[in-house]
Amino acid sequence: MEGSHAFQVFLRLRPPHSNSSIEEPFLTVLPPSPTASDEDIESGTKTQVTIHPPSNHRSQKIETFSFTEVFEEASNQADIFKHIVAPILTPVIKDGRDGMLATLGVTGSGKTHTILGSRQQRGMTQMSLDVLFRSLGDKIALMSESQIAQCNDAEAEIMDSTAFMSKVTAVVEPYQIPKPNSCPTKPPVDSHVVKCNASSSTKYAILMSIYEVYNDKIFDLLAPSSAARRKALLFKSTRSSGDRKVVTGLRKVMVTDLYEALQVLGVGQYQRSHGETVSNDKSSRSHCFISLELKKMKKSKLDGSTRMKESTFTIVDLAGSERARNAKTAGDRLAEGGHINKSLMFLGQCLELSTQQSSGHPAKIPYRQSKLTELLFTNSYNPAADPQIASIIVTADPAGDFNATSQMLKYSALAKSSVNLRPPMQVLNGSRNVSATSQISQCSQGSALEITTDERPESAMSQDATSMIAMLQLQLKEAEESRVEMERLLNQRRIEAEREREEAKARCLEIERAVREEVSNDMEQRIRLMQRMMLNKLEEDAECREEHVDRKLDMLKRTILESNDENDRARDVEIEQYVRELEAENSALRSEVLSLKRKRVNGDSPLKERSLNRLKF
Ligand SMILES: Nc1ncnc2c1ncn2[C@@H]1O[C@H](COP(=O)(O)OP(=O)(O)OP(=O)(O)O)[C@@H](O)[C@H]1O
Repeated sequence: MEGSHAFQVFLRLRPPHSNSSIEEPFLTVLPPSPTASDEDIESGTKTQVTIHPPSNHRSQKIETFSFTEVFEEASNQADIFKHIVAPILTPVIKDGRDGMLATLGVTGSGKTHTILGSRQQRGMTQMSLDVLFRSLGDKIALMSESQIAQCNDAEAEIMDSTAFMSKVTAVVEPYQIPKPNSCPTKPPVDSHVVKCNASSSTKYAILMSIYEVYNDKIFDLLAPSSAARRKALLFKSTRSSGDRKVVTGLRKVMVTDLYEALQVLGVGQYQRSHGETVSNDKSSRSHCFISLELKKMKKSKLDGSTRMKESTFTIVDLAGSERARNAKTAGDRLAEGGHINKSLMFLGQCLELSTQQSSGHPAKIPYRQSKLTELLFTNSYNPAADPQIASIIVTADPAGDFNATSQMLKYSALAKSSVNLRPPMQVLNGSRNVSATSQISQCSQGSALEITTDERPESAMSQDATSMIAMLQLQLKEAEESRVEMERLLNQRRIEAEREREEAKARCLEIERAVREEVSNDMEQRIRLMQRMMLNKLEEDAECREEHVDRKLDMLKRTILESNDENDRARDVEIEQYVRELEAENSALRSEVLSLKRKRVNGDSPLKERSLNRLKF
């Protein structure tokens, strides 16, 4: 199955966790093979590892995987840079070629540590930037507006780092962005300065962009905005890119020194989607792409125009595959995990098929299945594309999750073979605790152990058919594992959905009860208020009526009084009149009496009778 590969695949083993409980690692590095090149034997370069399943595992197959080189636990960041990254970066700077470095591995196996380092050690990105700025030195310049227009047809927003930082600090608190000066300067990479023999009229502009593939969509990490307002970017061909596809609409920052570049990197790191899982307390939940574009600008002495040559170094920190059961994720984390695993499954298929392609069996690589494989394979690992150098660092924890690690090694290794121990329990005189390495060495020494390979002899079947069957078996097994896992997730999701439905129902009832109570309280208050208002109104009306009646009575009284006065006056007048008449009559009678007296005196009797009648009246 071995053949020359379209890219190099290195394996890096991480040192054990301080809290690791597993006593014996399942992964063993094999010494250099006797068939290796003299150079490799001399330098002690190791290229193969074997994995042996735990004794209670259903498969008892010892598998061997080959890589370009295996870096053991003791390797440090400087070793990785020197052997893997410097050979990619040098042609990017010197010859204007494209290069790509990616890390692939199970969650918590050290991908981000390799790419971005930690508080104590710098990562490949910081070291690459350091080498880039040291190598180009005073040839680094900013592009003029016309030069920007000349090279930018991907709707990019190109700006210098001062403008960029002021835009960023308008929306992000500065203290939240990791400080560049907090990045350690060790280990030094001074010895890796690339000499580029450019003329004095040649200048270089360095454009940095950082983006992530999150849930199968591309997002710019240098354009901070809230999760809800993030706009997905397109990956497409542009007028000048021809067949090459580019991510359009990115913000690109022109950086002129290491400090500025680390500031930009800090913003990208701050913006990247992270989350906490059981496997890693700061787990990357997206595939992150850091792109360093070198624009080599040469001014023509004849017409002053600028000729531009471009090369790009892309660093990719892939999210880790995980088993939801082990990572104990739920909700958003579970959905993210599903997207991550799906995209890595497609990546695995593409990597396996590209292995066949490079060993002379053309196969169509189905890279359009996900944004990740489209980004990686469209321009980078496609052997038909421009010459470029690409390497993958597969990170693994020899004492981590056996199933996840063996699956990762299966699809990333350059070659693989396996030996079946049959029956697993009886092989070693009834003992299950003898290590797989000792089993292999006993086997290689011609021991009488009953070990058989599960592969039919090559003579009985063509190599093509053997590899095809092995691949199909592998895919079948992976598909079965995925199906079981999906079923488990589906069941888990169903149970969760049922629980959520019950909770939602209970919440609804609670809300309904609270609303009813609130409404009835409100109604009661309103009724009480209306009653108070009506009583007030009735009281007011009664008062008004009372006043009205009082006023009427007053008026009547006055009227009565007034009418009494008038009657009195009339009677008085009448009486006065009567009195006056009586007085007049009286005086008339007196005068008559007087005249009668006089007449009596004179003897006149009829007059006397008449006056007596009047007196009776
Ligand atoms: N080679 C190493 N040397 C020292 N520490 C390491 C190494 N590899 C990983 N670690 C430590 O292990 C922890 C997890 O590593 P890291 O975050 O790089 O994992 P990862 O593969 O990127 O995980 P994920 O996919 O979940 O993001 C970190 O604390 C990191 O510093």
